[in-house]
Amino acid sequence: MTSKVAYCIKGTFVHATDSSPIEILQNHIMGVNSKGKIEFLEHAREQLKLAKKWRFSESDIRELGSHEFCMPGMVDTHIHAPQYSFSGTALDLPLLEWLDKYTFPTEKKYKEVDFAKNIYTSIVRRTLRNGTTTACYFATIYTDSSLLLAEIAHNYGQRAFVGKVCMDINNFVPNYKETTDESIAETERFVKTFLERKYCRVKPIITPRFAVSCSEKLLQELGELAIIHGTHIQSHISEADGEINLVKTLFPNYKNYTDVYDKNKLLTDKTVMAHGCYLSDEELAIFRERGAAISHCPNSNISLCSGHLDVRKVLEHKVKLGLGTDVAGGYSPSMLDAFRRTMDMSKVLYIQHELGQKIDCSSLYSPRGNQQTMPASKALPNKKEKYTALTYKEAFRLATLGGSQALNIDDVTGNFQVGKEFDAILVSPCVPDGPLDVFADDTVEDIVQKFLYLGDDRNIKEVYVAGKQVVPLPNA
Ligand SMILES: O=c1[nH]c(=O)c2nc[nH]c2[nH]1
Ligand SMILES: [Zn+2]
Repeated sequence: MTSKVAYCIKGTFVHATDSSPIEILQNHIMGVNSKGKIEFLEHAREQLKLAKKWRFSESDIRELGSHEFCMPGMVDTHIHAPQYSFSGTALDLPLLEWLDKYTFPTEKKYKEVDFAKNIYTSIVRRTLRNGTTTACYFATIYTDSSLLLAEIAHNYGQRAFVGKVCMDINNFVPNYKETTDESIAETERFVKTFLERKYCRVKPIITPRFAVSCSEKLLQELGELAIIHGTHIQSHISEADGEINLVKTLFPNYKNYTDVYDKNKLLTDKTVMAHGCYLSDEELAIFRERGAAISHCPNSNISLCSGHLDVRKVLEHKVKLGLGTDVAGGYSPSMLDAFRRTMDMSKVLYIQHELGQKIDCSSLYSPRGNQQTMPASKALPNKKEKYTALTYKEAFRLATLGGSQALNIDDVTGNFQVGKEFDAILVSPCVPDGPLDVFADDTVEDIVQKFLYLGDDRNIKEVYVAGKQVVPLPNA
């Protein structure tokens, strides 16, 4: 082709927009230009016109197979790369004990760059294969191995933020902490070295671990560094009650947990805070004002018995929200799992609100076996207010566009709007011995929903970041 269009794809495209949580575009053609950006996305009835305008011929079009579709790559807004080595284990303790017993001793091993290389390569490969086109990573306190994670993500073509973790307080695991001065100096070295490497799609992110492991001076200096370098910021907030009580003790002069970050200039429109389970309305209002985002990590919240985030409340406060796997508090590196846990958690909240308080349980198991069905609004005449569980479409939007908004990169990625970079997965629902079945009367929407609930990496045939194919992966 001699046109601006590098390649065309014809078939079904599924994405979220601001006005619609899922838009399904059947029989469409997308043109991707040589910069990896979406040049056009139009109905195939316009094919002749498009071919003339963009100077491509029929043989230049890649036609998707039956039931196949493209959807935006998923955005993991919170994941700890070094913790991947123990994911799927060590989920028997609450947060603070879990950090001391499993997490800090593991992260300490990443001082060795060779040790880090193996696991960092595995997590980048694993997440890409599962359709994560953007990942926002925590690394460890070690600058050199954290830079290596950035290099690996870049080499595999993943879009990523990578943070060298900062912590000058840790009373439990000897040597897994820095002095305040070291933490600041090493963060500066990390950011400067990183930026000199001029990766297009991998960026540094300032990463105070959480208020519990950072002195006030460190938080202050990191806030300043983020301003100086214009970088993103990530941390944890209001995840579990033990942590929140500790923050109250450690920072008695602040109004609340949010205030600790806010007063130290760490709450900006480039900030993403993981969890936020116990944030008050007042704190959510500050998030909204600052344009700061929350990463919802339901697998982790359940696995560590931390709490739950009321996603509906966050959305009503118009706070930016994405989903995160939070490996390894969350045991799965797949964003499809984050989607599913988001749905489960929302339905648990629905059950608590709508059924738990008011229902007369005797009617559920009456002698005649009459079953109460959802929604139970008629059975709850005294109910004060209705709680609306998330729809699967809303959770799809959070896993894609929502994540890109949370990371403030929605001008570049997150959906198939013309002009954005083509970050996408090609889903093939019918693969031999695959995890789901498609039947004759399934609609396209049914098939998309089946993939979201039942699919896995066997269905993710190809992955693209900025127009470049990154899955299938090169051999390790
Ligand atoms: O889920 C979590 N994982 C962590 O590694 C961590 N550190 C502080 N707070 C945390 N929460
Ligand atoms: Zn985390």
